[in-house]
Amino acid sequence: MTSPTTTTDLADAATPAAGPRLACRGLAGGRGSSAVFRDVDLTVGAGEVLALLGPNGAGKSTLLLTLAGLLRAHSGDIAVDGEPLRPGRATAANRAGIVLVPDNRALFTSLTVEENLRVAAARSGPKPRSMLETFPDLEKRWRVPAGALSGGEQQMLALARALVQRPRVLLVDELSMGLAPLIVESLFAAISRIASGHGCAVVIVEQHVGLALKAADHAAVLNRGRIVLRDRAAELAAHPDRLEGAYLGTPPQPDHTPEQA
Ligand SMILES: Nc1ncnc2c1ncn2[C@@H]1O[C@H](COP(=O)(O)OP(=O)(O)OP(=O)(O)O)[C@@H](O)[C@H]1O
Repeated sequence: MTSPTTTTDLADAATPAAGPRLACRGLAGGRGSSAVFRDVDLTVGAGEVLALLGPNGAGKSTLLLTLAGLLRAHSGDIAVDGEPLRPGRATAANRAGIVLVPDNRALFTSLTVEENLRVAAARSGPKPRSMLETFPDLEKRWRVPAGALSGGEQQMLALARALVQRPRVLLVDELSMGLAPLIVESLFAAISRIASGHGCAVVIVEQHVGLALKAADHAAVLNRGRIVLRDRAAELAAHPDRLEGAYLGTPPQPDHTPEQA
């Protein structure tokens, strides 16, 4: 058996820069030449979780794909620990430490849990079995093909597969899609542990607003391709009227100036 790896081993060896771990400024992007989002400024620190919220079709997934280099930004900059990324290069983004868990999880369904993790593991990164510290439920499914796992187990595996790549920035699209509420709660708890224990900046796109705000430090609402509200998650959880206004496209009140997330 491989020797267990501690959470400290999993944390990125590189000391986080004084600035944000992930930053984008004036980012605009879309599908091909058609614009989906614009003027997006976001920062996420090491160990922080940002919930990216908003109505269907607002552009959240497109923004994540752009941050991951899978779509080319139309304009603006993305930086990890202050290092600018070359636009539209998924390999460069991944090398810089950006890892995306897409909404379809994109697992190799005929490979076992162990094999999915082995295929993804970074050479100098954590060992696949060390993922059992964060996701102990995967132990009994270790040699089961990913396609035979429950939805919750598949999402755990998708997160574990991201973690063996030693992310500095973890992007998670629709964590809760198709999952039972209890499982979703445990996955959100895992997200909080991942951010604090592994020191990565986490961005989660989520429809389950209440749970997302509980797990997040900050939240931003994207509506029709623009960030219309940004504040501490606890502040927004305490003022659902502000969130409703942002979803409906109502302009923020003067005493509710968005705080930089
Ligand atoms: N593969 C695609 N090709 C072309 N346009 C797309 C594609 N996927 C999404 N779009 C369009 O891009 C816009 C933004 O979609 P996106 O999926 O980013 O929004 P979203 O906020 O993630 O919404 P949802 O929560 O419904 O996934 C929408 O107008 C959508 O129709």
